[in-house]
Parts: sequence; C-alpha cells; structure tokens
Amino acid sequence: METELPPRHPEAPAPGTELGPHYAKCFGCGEQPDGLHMRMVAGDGLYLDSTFKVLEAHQGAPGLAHGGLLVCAFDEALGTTAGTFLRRPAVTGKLDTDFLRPVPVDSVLHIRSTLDGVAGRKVYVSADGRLDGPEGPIAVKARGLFVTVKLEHFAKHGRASDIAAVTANPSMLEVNP
Ligand SMILES: CCCCCCCCCCCC(=O)SCCNC(=O)CCNC(=O)[C@H](O)C(C)(C)COP(=O)(O)OP(=O)(O)OC[C@H]1O[C@@H](n2cnc3c(N)ncnc32)[C@H](O)[C@@H]1OP(=O)(O)O
Repeated sequence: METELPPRHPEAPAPGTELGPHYAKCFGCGEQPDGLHMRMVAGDGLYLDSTFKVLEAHQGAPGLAHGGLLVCAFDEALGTTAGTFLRRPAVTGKLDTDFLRPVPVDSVLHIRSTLDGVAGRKVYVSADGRLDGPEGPIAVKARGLFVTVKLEHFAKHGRASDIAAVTANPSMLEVNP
C-alpha cells in the first residue's frame, strides 16, 4: 500500500501542548468515573505521548490490567494521533495489538503513538506502551488503520440524546474538521 507522510497540520497543537479531552464523556480521555483519564502531550513530529494509570476497576486477572482495556488505551491514543495531526475526526477500522508483558494495577503505561502515513481516507498509526517510564520495557505494541469521517458520521449514527447534548453544549466536544 502506497502511503504519504502528511505535513503536520498548521493548526495542530504546538509541541509540548497537553491536549484536552476530545469528548467530555469519552471513556479514554473524558470524565467517566472508571474511565482511563488519558492525558496526551503533542510531540515535535507526528506523535503524541500519553500516560494511562491502571486502576482497580481496570483489572482482568488479579492485580493485572484487562487486555481489552489496554486495547482501549491504544485505540484512544492512535485515534487521537490521527485526529490531532490531520485535524479531522478518524474512526478505528482495524487495530492489531501485541501483548509482550503483563501490566500490573497501579502501574503507569507510557504510550508513544505515531502517524505513519495516509492513503486517501486511510490513516496508518502505530504505538508502543512502556512500563516504568518512557524509556522502560515495551509491554504492549499496536498498529491501527483509522478512517477519516465527516462530522455527519456521528450525527447519523450516534444516540440521539447524546447528539442533542453536544449540540446544546458544543464545549463537550473538541471538533476540528
Ligand atoms: C482533533 C480531533 C481528535 C479526534 C480524536 C478521536 C479519538 C477517537 C478514539 C476512539 C476511536 C474509536 O473508538 S472509533 C469507534 C470504533 N470504530 C467504528 O465505530 C467504525 C465503524 N466502521 C465504520 O463506521 C465504517 O466501516 C468506516 C467509517 C470505518 C468506513 O466506512 P466508509 O466511510 O463507508 O468507507 P469505506 O469506503 O468502507 O472505507 C474507506 C477506505 O478504508 C478502508 N477500510 C475501511 N475499513 C477497513 C478495515 N477494517 N480494514 C481495512 N481497510 C478498511 C476501505 O477499504 C477503503 O479503502 P480504499 O477503497 O479507499 O482503498
């Protein structure tokens, strides 16, 4: 597949900027009580650095993060990477994950997610998640294909009450078409 490396969008947040939630109710970055509360910082290239602290509610086995929940963290990081540097919303089409080490409760996963290329509406992204700091051992790796969509995608498919809520209060949503 031929891909192009896009330029960093001129309105992409400056390197070092901490991103706010893209949606107030997002499980990955919003205010959900048991959500991941991920915080992301824009890098100086086409990448974001994220942290995710594994909480009590995130367990799958005793004392260990649930694998599907870790996938959620990568979905969030990769989707935000595509959206941030292209300044368009993108939804997950495909997501592959390698689990290399167990991730304990109370640990912090340091995720670097990178935009690797685009081909039309397809956006190729990848990420590494490390334990014990940004230079620590890799615990999880992921690669994703995201597809850019228009805002109508959400208005058409989303639950009506939530669409009405963000229409009434647009500050719930970080939209950058
Ligand atoms: C600042 C902002 C922050 C924004 C921050 C946002 C952060 C979000 C983080 C969470 C992200 C999510 O969880 S999103 C929620 C989970 N994902 C979803 O709900 C998506 C559900 N799927 C869909 O709605 C649809 O299938 C779409 C939109 C993905 C594609 O449908 P479509 O619009 O009709 O387009 P379509 O022609 O089918 O596909 C376009 C191109 O992508 C390819 N393609 C599509 N799906 C796949 C696939 N699974 N595997 C391979 N390739 C695929 C097609 O072959 C085609 O290639 P070619 O013919 O052009 O070569």
